[in-house]
Amino acid sequence: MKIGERDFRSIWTEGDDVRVIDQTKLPHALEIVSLPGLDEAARAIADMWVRGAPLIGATAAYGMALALRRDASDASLANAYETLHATRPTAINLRWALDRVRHAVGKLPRQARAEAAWRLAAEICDEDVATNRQIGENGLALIETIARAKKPGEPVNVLTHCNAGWLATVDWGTATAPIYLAHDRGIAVHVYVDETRPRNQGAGLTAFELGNHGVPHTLVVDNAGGHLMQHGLVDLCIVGTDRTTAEGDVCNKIGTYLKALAAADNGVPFYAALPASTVDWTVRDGVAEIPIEQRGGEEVSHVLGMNDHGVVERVRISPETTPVANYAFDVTPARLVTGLITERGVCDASAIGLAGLFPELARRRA
Ligand SMILES: CSC[C@@H](O)[C@@H](O)C(=O)COP(=O)(O)O
Repeated sequence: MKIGERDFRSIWTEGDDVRVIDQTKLPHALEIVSLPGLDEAARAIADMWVRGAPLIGATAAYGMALALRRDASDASLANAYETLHATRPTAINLRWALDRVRHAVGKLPRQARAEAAWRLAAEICDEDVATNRQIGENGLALIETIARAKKPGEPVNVLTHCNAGWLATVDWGTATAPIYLAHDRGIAVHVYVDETRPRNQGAGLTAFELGNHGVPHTLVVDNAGGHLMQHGLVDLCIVGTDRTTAEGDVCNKIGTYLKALAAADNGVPFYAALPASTVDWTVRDGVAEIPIEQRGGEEVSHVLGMNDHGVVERVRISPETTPVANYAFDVTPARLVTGLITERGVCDASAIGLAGLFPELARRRA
């Protein structure tokens, strides 16, 4: 998608170089960084220069290729897998991409491994773009249905949480793909963007994306969603997910569950948009089984922003001695999810719904 006049993907290659946007600097600065090796790829994921489940997977795939370029031995392959796998615990696309690369290259002679991993990483990126575009088409139908019941020019109001936009994927985003397509096809759409404390992916990334694409949007504090829904200001919620269980529970950025509760109480449809690579077919009960990342307390006790002199500053907002907990994700049980928007269509958030769309994947892991 566009930043200013220039088309971007969130990860790309130039010659032998892997490049990403350092998302910790957005929206205040656009900094592009190279990932020369495994350590930098792992650091980019752990320190959230790149983030969002599909982009974490794509970066990890390139991380494997970079490691194999330096050393294509079995030990290096195993070390790259473990190093990248340890970066972040919740998004299942990480394991999905690592498994895919290890499976594809592990059986090859050493001299063929780096090149094969590089090609596969590129394939994973291209597939992600096509998949998200298809998620967009499938989700667009939901927006169109709501738009038909509106007065001419009245927008469809969508609420989203965190950033499940193109910056969280390779392009298009998952939750944002239907929104971008609706906007591009002349359907009036307006997005309520949750700021998404503590790291403010909504304020810093989703608002940045939507603004660059010209999609009307309004930034709201995380706690505003319930109020907006009570007053009929939200037509539907669309969020992303880091891991969806085989039964349709959705694990996403902390606070998603509260939006789903408010949506259920107010009769607002609540959808999660995801590629099949975000389904963990081995997990049934999301609350009991999905590992929830806990991050450093300084993300909660401090905020980062640009002051009126154009300087980016980090300031403390709590007393120095206040204990802090920082749970990065929560689980929304399937019963609160109206449906799952996937590349193969929209289904119920249930084992039957998912198996109906992805019978071969559901069967393999049953
Ligand atoms: C299409 S991205 C889906 C999710 O990964 C997204 O909603 C999210 O929660 C991202 O969390 P983050 O901690 O920024 O990696």
